[in-house]
Amino acid sequence: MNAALTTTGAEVLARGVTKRFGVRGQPVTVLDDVDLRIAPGEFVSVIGPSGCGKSTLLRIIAGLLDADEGSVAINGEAVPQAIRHKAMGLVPQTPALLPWRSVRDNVLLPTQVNTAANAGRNLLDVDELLTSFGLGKDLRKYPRQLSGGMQQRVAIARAFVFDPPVLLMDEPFSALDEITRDQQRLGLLDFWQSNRRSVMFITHSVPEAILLSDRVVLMAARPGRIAEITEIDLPRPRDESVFLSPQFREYEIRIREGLRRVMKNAQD
Ligand SMILES: Nc1ncnc2c1ncn2[C@@H]1O[C@H](COP(=O)(O)OP(=O)(O)OP(=O)(O)O)[C@@H](O)[C@H]1O
Repeated sequence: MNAALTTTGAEVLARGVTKRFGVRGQPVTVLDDVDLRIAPGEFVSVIGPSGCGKSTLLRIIAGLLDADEGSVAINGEAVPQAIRHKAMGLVPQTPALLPWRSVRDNVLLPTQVNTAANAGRNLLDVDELLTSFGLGKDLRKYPRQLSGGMQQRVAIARAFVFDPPVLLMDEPFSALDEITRDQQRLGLLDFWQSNRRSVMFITHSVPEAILLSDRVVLMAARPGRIAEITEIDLPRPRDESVFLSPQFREYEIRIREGLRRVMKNAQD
């Protein structure tokens, strides 16, 4: 498949993003002058030690937090406008489904708020979408009737339903066991490869980042900043066979070394 033909992502451009939090009355710089560009249809993973500011950066891009300095634009639009136009879908670490709504109704929810922004856009067919996530038989079930992995798939489907050009995912598989996690990441890879959007994906897993990404951004801590960026030049479409390629192993070694370096520097 020529993935470029189906690309309809938007550019995400963060410039000079700086964020401070007050800790015991003292401002602590959590992000320092961070520049990040995600090209339309690009899958970018962000990896880095705990507390280096990955979620803070994602939350600023999502409009859940304001930066103290710098700017974020989504296809040239400021974040509040991009939100109004439903340009971004967010997948949190935990599924956060409404327990009183069925699977189908949870996924429909984003289409039922701010309906003006739905005008003229391609709302994905919920039943088809859930079927493509392996949940075709579970449309009428309630979250309590699903496993953790199934609930997280519902949360991902919910972010895709209004077909946003940008997807922001904050460790979406971190709460899952390893086997379920493997299935979920391959499912996401498949879905994304046939439906390419711009993705910012936070993870602590080096293999997951390499499998999924066009680029892996390594952040360093205190203050949070971008330490290095690795282009993942593995052919697409990819599947689990990439784990066996010598090139994959080289990327893994390089990124793990980078992680060790930034962790060591933080201790010095
Ligand atoms: N609302 C807040 N008030 C004060 N400090 C905060 C707040 N939110 C985050 N922090 C601090 O900012 C730093 C970065 O947090 P953040 O959650 O962005 O890191 P992270 O890289 O996503 O970490 P992890 O990998 O553990 O999820 C941490 O030191 C955290 O304690």
